[in-house]
Amino acid sequence: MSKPSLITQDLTIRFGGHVAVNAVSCDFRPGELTVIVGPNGAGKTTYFNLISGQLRATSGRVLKDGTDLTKMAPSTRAHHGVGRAFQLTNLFPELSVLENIRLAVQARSGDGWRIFRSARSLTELTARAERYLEATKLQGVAHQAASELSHGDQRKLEVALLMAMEPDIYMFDEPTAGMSLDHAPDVLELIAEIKHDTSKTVLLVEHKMDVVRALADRIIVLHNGTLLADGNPEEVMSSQLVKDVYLGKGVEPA
Ligand SMILES: Nc1ncnc2c1ncn2[C@@H]1O[C@H](COP(=O)(O)OP(=O)(O)OP(=O)(O)O)[C@@H](O)[C@H]1O
Repeated sequence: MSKPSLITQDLTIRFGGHVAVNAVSCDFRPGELTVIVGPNGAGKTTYFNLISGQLRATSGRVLKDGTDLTKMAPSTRAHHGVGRAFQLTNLFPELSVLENIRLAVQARSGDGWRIFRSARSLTELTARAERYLEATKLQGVAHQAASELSHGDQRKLEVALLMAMEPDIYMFDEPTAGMSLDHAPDVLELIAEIKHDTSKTVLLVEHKMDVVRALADRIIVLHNGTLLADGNPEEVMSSQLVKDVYLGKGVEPA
């Protein structure tokens, strides 16, 4: 088994007297797509926020390839390879889809936001941007302003920008939420392709059970901020404890 790329150790956050994530310890490995499930208010998004840095832990640690990220800002975590779609503050609504992707490629290539250095590098950056444009099936809207995209295409652009940043850890929080049925399969296909790259670790928060079944290599279940179950999809979904939680039988946290 490969070494974990991402580890949370006793990760905890309190909001006043309420413990929203309670000592969650989990290892995530390259080549594995883990879906995080749990009833509303279980702590899934809060756990994501603790990993990507939108929230700081009350206690516990987040490690990426052995580096302690716990006290780092979201942008620093992104530089360390933790990629989350809505972290994309580098979206320029007035610029075209292709220009947005090219700027993300440029940021990743170490040129920062500096003006293109030469015509040759511009051509190279454009060629790389076009690969992500194709991968996300956005060629048809390449020259449209990002602000004019449909909701579905905007979500695809988020994935394209995320891919252009070449993170090691991909984090998706309900990636097909609010998306029409004709767009959702494209995004799910993209996530499936990312998961086939064995150097990438994918974390997904998802409510839709058909999406969970289609993509999950592993499922973890949060309940009242606590890790209730962790295992392969069949095992977890057939567990009585998990069924009880979803049927609302008021299970005590483990
Ligand atoms: N900033 C905050 N301040 C106070 N309480 C918060 C804050 N953020 C989250 N919580 C609480 O933490 C708990 C977990 O919320 P979270 O949004 O992580 O759950 P979730 O599993 O993602 O739920 P859902 O599936 O409904 O999105 C909830 O009780 C929520 O009210």
